[in-house]
Amino acid sequence: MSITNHVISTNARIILASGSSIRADILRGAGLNYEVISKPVDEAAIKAAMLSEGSRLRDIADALAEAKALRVSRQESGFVIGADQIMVMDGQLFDKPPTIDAARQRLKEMRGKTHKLMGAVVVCENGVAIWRHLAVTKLTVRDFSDEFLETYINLEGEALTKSVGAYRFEGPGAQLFSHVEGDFFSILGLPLLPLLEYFRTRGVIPS
Ligand SMILES: Nc1nc2c(ncn2[C@@H]2O[C@H](COP(=O)(O)OP(=O)(O)OP(=O)(O)O)[C@@H](O)[C@H]2O)c(=O)[nH]1
Repeated sequence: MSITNHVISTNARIILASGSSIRADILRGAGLNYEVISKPVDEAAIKAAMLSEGSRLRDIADALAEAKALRVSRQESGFVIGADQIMVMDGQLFDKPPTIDAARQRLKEMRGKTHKLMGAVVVCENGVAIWRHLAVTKLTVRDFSDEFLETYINLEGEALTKSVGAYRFEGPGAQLFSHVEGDFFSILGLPLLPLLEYFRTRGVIPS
């Protein structure tokens, strides 16, 4: 993504509690002045506990986003943004692929099917969750050839292990899809437009 550095005045401290570079790129590209402070959260434990209780997958994404934001908001002032994204296909939850080969297998599984991305974003202030949003996007992967898949994997490499869907929708990854329903930024991992609207209601960014 080509990112400009034109900052639109921001009247409060904004912290992105995420190690995701694309989330930072999205905020910077939108002209927000922010800091990144990401602290570890035991996502696997939260996920496992909620799955064992039969929680809805969307509630798991929300809980993880809140946990990430709270972890930082308890120690830092300002508006702290936490986010989490879950991929769901055939009723099964998927995490980021650990290796390029796992990404290859995942993409082959996704070929010709539709999956959902459940993207949660939570804003915390002074250790309290004050706003939340969930964006569900639906993406239909075309029946691409093995040759295309290898070309794509060679282009993207390790980047595929940093994305829950084993693809990057921006760039050549767009060639994987025949149809999507939902918002570009939400697919990349941050439901930006509802977040900006919230910041405008709080006077953090100009209306
Ligand atoms: N570049 C890119 N990243 C994507 C895309 N779809 C999902 N992702 C990323 O996949 C990751 C989903 O994993 P999460 O657990 O939500 O976040 P993370 O990367 O572990 O970062 P934390 O917020 O620190 O937990 C996020 O970084 C998303 O931005 C995409 O199309 N393009």
